[in-house]
Amino acid sequence: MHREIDTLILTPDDMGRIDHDAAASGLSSYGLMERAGQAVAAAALRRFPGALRFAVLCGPGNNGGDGYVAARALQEAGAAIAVYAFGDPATLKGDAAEAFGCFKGPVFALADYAPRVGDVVIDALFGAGLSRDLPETVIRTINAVREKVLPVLAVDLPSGIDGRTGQVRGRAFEAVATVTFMCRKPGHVLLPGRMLAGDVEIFDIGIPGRVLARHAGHSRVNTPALWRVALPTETSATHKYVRGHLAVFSGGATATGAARLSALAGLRAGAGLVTLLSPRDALATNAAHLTSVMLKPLDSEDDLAALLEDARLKTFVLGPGFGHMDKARHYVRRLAETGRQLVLDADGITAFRDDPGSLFQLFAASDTRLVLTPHDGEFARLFPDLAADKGLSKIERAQKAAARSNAALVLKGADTVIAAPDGRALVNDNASPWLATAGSGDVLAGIIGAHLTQGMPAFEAAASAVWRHGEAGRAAGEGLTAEDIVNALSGLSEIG
Ligand SMILES: NC(=O)C1=CN([C@@H]2O[C@H](COP(=O)(O)OP(=O)(O)OC[C@H]3O[C@@H](n4cnc5c(N)ncnc54)[C@H](OP(=O)(O)O)[C@@H]3O)[C@@H](O)[C@H]2O)[C@@H](O)CC1
Ligand SMILES: Nc1ncnc2c1ncn2[C@@H]1O[C@H](COP(=O)(O)OP(=O)(O)O)[C@@H](O)[C@H]1O
Ligand SMILES: [K+]
Repeated sequence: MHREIDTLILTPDDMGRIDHDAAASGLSSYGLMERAGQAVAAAALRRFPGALRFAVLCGPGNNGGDGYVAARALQEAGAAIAVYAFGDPATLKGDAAEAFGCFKGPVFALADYAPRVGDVVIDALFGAGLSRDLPETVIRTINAVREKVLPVLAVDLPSGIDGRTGQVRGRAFEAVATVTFMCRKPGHVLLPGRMLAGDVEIFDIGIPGRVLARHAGHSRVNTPALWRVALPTETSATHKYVRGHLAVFSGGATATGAARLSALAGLRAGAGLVTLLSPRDALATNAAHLTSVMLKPLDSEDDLAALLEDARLKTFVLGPGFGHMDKARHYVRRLAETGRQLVLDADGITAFRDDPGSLFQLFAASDTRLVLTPHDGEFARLFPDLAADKGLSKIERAQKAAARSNAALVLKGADTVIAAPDGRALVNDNASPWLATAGSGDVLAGIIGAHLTQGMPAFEAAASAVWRHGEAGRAAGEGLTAEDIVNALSGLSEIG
């Protein structure tokens, strides 16, 4: 069953407010820490039954507090432990001081930890409160643990990962698994944090759902439950025009493949009809490769104006292999002025690099009709200031860009983020690395176009397309080509 909390992504700041609110509502904050530490100990025993020793590394804040609870629980379970502290544990405060006080056993200085084969490291140095790059002593310990290739179980986050951005602050542990509490944080789903966190176990330490909901923002992990209701429904009354007509602009004679991939993907993803709009010099090449996709010549704005007299043509993909920057800008203006929906990708994005504001203005005064699908390089062309701001997480960058452009924004990568102008953001986590292949983005643009033309709202169309693209990539498997992604689309079982 879908539970809201399973998809929520909470920032460390959200978690801090939740913590505060939970304590204010009468929940014992030490009780939360006790459950957190017990959960870590249970995960350690379950995952590493053959450990010769658990080396519990405790930091100067509440993450360290969880570590002292875990050390005590492991000791009570009869496991061999050794506890090392960064900083003087006598200066711990609040719940962490209480947890330290309940632990009966020696605590050594972190600098004295000499990793040995057979150790399992419980990393309770820093979690949500990491506020700057790691100190040298901690970096030396991380290096020594990595050198011995010891398994690491991280508490809340691998130390060194910034929970808000997923970025590494100097150096970070690479964990086999991470036990976190209540919800995932951006650091668990954004790269490189996602790679370094290993398996993420989410443990419910008992903070009530209403407290979580009160402070939750608009970020979620991309799952079908979030957009399934917006999917088009097929009935026996469906005919091809109900399923929508998608048009894809082709590049010139030597660059037609990308647009054909988008067009075919659009057809497989459910558009009732797909037309490729081709320059006349590329008609023969395109015709030689197309069967179910229709073909129409289009060389100028006049041709486009004539085409746009057909009101059923509502949705367009422009960019894959397109090539002509001036034409791209003119065509986009026509499409915007006639109220069309547009997926703007690749060259279509690059065409506006000198004046991104002119693009945003075209789509500013309406419901969201524009979907932008940049990878990082293309993103920097439209939003140079956001790309340069290293303080922003990928989620925050996408949110700001979506708000500025009034577009559904798909910021691609292994951790694709889909954002809406109203602040909603989804982080995708089902993509396989095999999707990093030439033409893969063109396929995605076609799927989004197909979803749009079937009537889905832009944000949901984009999010579901990214998810299907990921599933198709998984189904096609190792060594896939972009054609294989297209073919795998029709083999997918019901979405979600
Ligand atoms: N939220 C919840 O519901 C629950 C949360 N729980 C747990 O609490 C954890 C968050 O605890 P937290 O806020 O105390 O932060 P934490 O990660 O221990 O670090 C803060 C300390 O580190 C210090 N410090 C920071 N950066 C540093 C650096 N680079 N180098 C050196 N020092 C640095 C910082 O010092 P300061 O910046 O103030 O100088 C401060 O002393 C969370 O991850 C989870 O495990 C559970 O108990 C269950 C309930
Ligand atoms: N390492 C990766 N793991 C998963 N998906 C990836 C990875 N790298 C890229 N992708 C996905 O593959 C697609 C590549 O698109 P793009 O960069 O436009 O490439 P192209 O222009 O060759 O089609 C995007 O959907 C992106 O999210
Ligand atoms: K940690």
